[in-house]
Amino acid sequence: MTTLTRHDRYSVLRHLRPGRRSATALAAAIAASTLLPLAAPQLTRRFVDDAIGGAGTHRLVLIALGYLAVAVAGQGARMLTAWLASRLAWDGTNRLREMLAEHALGLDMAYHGRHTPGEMIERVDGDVVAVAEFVVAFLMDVVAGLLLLAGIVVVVLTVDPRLGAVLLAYCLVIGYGMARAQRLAVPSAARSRAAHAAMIGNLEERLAGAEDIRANGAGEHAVNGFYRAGSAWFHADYRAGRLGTALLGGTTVAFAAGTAIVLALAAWSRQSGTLTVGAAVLLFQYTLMVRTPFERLIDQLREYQAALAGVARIGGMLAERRTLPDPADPRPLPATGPLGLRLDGVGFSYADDGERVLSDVTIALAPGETLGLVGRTGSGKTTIARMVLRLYDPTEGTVRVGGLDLREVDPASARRRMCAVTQDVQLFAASVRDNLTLFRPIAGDDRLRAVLDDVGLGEWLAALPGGLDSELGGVSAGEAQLLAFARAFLTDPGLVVLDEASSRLDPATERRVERSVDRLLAGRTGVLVAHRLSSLSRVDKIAVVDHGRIVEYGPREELAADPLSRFGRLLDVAGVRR
Ligand SMILES: Nc1ncnc2c1ncn2[C@@H]1O[C@H](COP(=O)(O)OP(=O)(O)OP(=O)(O)O)[C@@H](O)[C@H]1O
Repeated sequence: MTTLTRHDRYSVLRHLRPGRRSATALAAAIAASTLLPLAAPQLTRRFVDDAIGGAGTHRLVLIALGYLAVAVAGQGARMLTAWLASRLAWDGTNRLREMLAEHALGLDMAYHGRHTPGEMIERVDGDVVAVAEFVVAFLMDVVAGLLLLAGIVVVVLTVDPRLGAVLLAYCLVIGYGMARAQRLAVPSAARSRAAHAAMIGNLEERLAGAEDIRANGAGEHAVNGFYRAGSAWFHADYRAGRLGTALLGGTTVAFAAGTAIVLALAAWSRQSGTLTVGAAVLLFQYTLMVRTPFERLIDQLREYQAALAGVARIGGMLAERRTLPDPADPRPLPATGPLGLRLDGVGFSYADDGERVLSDVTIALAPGETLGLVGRTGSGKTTIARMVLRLYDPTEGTVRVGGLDLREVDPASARRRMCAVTQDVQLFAASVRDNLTLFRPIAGDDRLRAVLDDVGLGEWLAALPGGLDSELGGVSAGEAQLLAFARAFLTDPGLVVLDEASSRLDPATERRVERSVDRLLAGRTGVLVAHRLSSLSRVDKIAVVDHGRIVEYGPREELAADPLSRFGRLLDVAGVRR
């Protein structure tokens, strides 16, 4: 895991910083929610002393009403603080989430290859929420709690300096003791959580493999394993629970002892005449008030560790940099017409010290020419396609499109003029229109209908009750392919990379797909990663890839006619007419 510098931590927390006005409002609300509860015991003291001194009912009722007003206002201030703090956290969370999502989407394919979507969702959602929740709790419990404790000590010091000093000492001892106890409880609670996670993991795995387990008669063993995991969790949880109860008991006794000490001292001062009954009640109330902020503070001490870990993980993701640098002087691709393609001595490996996946790949396509890439699975065809789309930069050699080194090409222009149709078409739970335009306002409805007609989805669209507005439901693999072609037609690219779907389609859909491929490649430069040799009849050139090298390259017709060519033999083996 990345170690987090203060700068990294700042770069995460800076996004949670509120505006000046919200910060002022929040500070005022925190101050009010601290000061108002402090005032309540003063009113009790006045009430008791006045009652003992024989004050009239009118005065006592007034004090009681004052007490009520302070209590209501105090609760109101606390609610306002909670509301302001959570609004602040939501604003900050949304900013942070937005920035993280944008950052993650902009990172290289190499990063996405190393990290699962689940992991990224956990960063962008789980960790961000944990950090934001901690910020709210920090403001509500830590800042407000410390202020309240300080306020109580200061007020008691002014009422009776000796009692104030005792209360201060008592707070310090309790604080230290609770922090120590917390340190004991945290590992034990963590062990219990880990045991629970292990049990769930065990269960998940066994359920996922239920068919194999049953078929092989391993049920008894699986149940035994589950029993052991459950029992480990029970013991860990029992120990954690016992420790928790002991700590709670200890804390309660400590607080009771503190209250007793303060009461005894107050009684003694009362007897020596230095304290009124009202002041003794006031001290008693303040002593009781100490407990809640302490408990909340200690809780936050535990959350602090988790939040810090969240900040570290978010910081680690933010520290990831793109390895595909934006060009210093971006140049646009030719705006219209097919684009020539040239790979010169391209070498590549996915990891810095990893195995070479491509070596010395050299290919040249004139504008409008098409190339079929063939080769065994894992030979490097898809990787070549990725080079052409600049999803990765080559480790050696250059890739040129439209005469320009791809590293110098303006990325926006590359996205406009080049397009990819991949094997796994990503469809969204959205309208047909949004699925075609990918949520961009790039074409009117008439054009969308025309394009769907072109790829042979006209009838399919006509059968949808809501037309282009229909939510995309279950579509077949063939329809998904055709929708992907329609997307490609919409942008009218000059270079198309087509990673042919290997899934089997019914003959009618297959013909529709093939017709669309022909139309898509007509008048465009194309690279076809072919999984079916029959698809190659439409391409001009063939490159046979083996272990990352081009082992045969030339015009398709020449290679097909050559009795000794690898391509020719592949066709023979597959039973495809040369
Ligand atoms: N994202 C990745 N990270 C690391 N290695 C990868 C990655 N993608 C592919 N490889 C490796 O690179 C090599 C070439 O893979 P590639 O996908 O280019 O082959 P392919 O010819 O397209 O295979 P297929 O026909 O199965 O799609 C393989 O050894 C593969 O394991």
